[in-house]
Amino acid sequence: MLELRNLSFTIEKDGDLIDLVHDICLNLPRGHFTAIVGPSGCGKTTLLKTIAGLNIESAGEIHWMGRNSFEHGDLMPNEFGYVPQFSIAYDQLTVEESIECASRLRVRAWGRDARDEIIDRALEQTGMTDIADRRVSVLSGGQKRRLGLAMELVANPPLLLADEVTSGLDPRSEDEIVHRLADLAHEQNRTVISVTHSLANLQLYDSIIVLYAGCLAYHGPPSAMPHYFSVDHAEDVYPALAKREPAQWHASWKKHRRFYYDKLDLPLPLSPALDTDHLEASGEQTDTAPLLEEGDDTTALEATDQKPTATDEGAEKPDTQELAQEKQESAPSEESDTEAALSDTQALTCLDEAPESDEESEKIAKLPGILAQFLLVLTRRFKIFFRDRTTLILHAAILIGFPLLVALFTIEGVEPIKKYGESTAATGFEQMQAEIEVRESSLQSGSFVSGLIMFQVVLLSLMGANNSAREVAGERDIFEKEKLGGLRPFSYLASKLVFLTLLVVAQSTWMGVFVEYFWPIPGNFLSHLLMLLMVNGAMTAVCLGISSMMKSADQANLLSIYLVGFQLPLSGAILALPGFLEPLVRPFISAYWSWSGSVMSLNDGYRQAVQTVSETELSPHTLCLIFLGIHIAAGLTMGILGLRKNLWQH
Ligand SMILES: Nc1ncnc2c1ncn2[C@@H]1O[C@H](COP(=O)(O)OP(=O)(O)OP(=O)(O)O)[C@@H](O)[C@H]1O
Repeated sequence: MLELRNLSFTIEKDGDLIDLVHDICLNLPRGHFTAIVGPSGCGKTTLLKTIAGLNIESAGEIHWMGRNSFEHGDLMPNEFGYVPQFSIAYDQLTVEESIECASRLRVRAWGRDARDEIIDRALEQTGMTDIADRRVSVLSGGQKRRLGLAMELVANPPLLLADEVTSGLDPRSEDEIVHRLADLAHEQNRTVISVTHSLANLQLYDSIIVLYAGCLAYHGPPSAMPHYFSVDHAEDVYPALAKREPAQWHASWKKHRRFYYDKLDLPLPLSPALDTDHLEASGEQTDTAPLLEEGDDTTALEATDQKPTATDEGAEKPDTQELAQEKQESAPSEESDTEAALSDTQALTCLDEAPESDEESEKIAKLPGILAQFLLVLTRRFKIFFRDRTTLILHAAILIGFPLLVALFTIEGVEPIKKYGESTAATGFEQMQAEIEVRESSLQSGSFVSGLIMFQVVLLSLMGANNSAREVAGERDIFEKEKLGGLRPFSYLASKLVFLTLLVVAQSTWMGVFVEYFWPIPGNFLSHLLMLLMVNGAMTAVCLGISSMMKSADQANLLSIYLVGFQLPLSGAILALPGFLEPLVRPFISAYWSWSGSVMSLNDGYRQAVQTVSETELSPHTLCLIFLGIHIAAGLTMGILGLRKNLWQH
């Protein structure tokens, strides 16, 4: 049983507290299929998110299988499935691959057969077997919603929350999805809550929850709903709602709900907000017995067999037998369905014991370990990378183009450098002559060497930003959904690190080696290469941190571009910074530390030539490494903090 007791979610707006969900009390048994309906903006999604534990500041109690989630923690990832409004699959994967990924992220299974069994069942339950090989990018809206459903069903959750899975669908697709949801509830003893705008197919639901401005206006059988609102058809309920204040509907529902709960064959929800002394005095049990509230005149109503309406007492004679029969027909047999719930999936997969509950203990699928999740996300990342042609071409163009650009600049500037280098090999008069020539061009050489190194550094910084600015922000919705389903942020971050490290190593090494071919660096090549790796790594890590912190990919991109844009002017390599600014800014400029460290790797003569043209002081090689290391660590810290944040957007 899912029980909501005085559930509220309040936000502060312009100094006022606003209840987006207000004091909701309701009970939903296993095997029950319910719809949440109500005008746009009335809090349907907010209620669903609050049940899922996404609105952590909520008040009241959620009891699931007798366990109070506010005392014992939120529902566990595999205890419920949440199908959001947005697509939770990657366009580059196929339907089957998406379901397999979801299954590997959420369920431990021994052997290929067990895994195939889970995938095949999810495909079958959602009617997607025939399009298993199809890419997500070409699926229709309805197919994407069914895929979202399939990706939740892999964990065989006893509670399924579906947010507008029928919106925007044609009547036939809508009808099909609602039937499937009903089957998932009735045939497998699941509690299914579906938020919907549509008032079609209401007869397929066991009960309807009507919300109005965050208040519960009705929860009862679909056939009794028009009567309760004193209208002829379900479609007329929304206009009727507007005729009274939400608080009036709330009070009215509290007054009459027992009658409708009886029709649903459900106990009234407990209400911890009420005074228990009063209950004890009235002889009612305070633990499990349905609670009579002030104003509840259900005894009288039952005696007269009257079905109360919200507008009240002049109710027509109700057809309670019809309601009772409906319920009997649609209600699942508890025992047989419990057995059905222990389906093959559970027999084949590892099961976790949910915390002891008063009602019953539930077997739920066990989450895979951190390493298994890491390997899955990493493999998936590479698959997506190699299938995304546009990104692949962009990366290849940058990888080849940027070093080529640097190499082009070496053609003209390399001569004075050569002379400078040759001067150390010559002897006697020739040496003197060469040195005079080189000294004459030392200014030119210094600026060339400094410029060439800074050019490499800035281009690698740009590559770093390009590597990671969208890496998390671009798929945040999917990550948030997978986090809700049990993906550990650490596994996700680790997969990003491995993927991005490979990019950084490939880009930096290729840049260093390619340019070295045209202009062998006069100094320690490996030390220079290390600086190139570190600056690319630092910028990649910092932009990954930004990407994890930002709500949208555009924000992350913009901030990363600004960050790279400021590297060159604030490095001091072109123009020295004003004295007061230097100590404030320098610690944060990766390009300065990489440039300075690379210049320190040069032979003495070249280093001096750079010092001649630059007023900016160089720092020791080791200090440069330390600062770049700190930048990488800071980026990763931002990354883990950002991933832990709840950035659920919808
Ligand atoms: N975290 C939040 N902070 C501020 N306002 C919020 C928050 N979450 C929801 N809202 C607001 O609460 C109201 C209810 O939103 P919700 O998405 O639950 O409505 P809904 O009934 O699902 O609407 P629709 O049918 O249009 O999808 C809206 O006005 C929305 O802007």
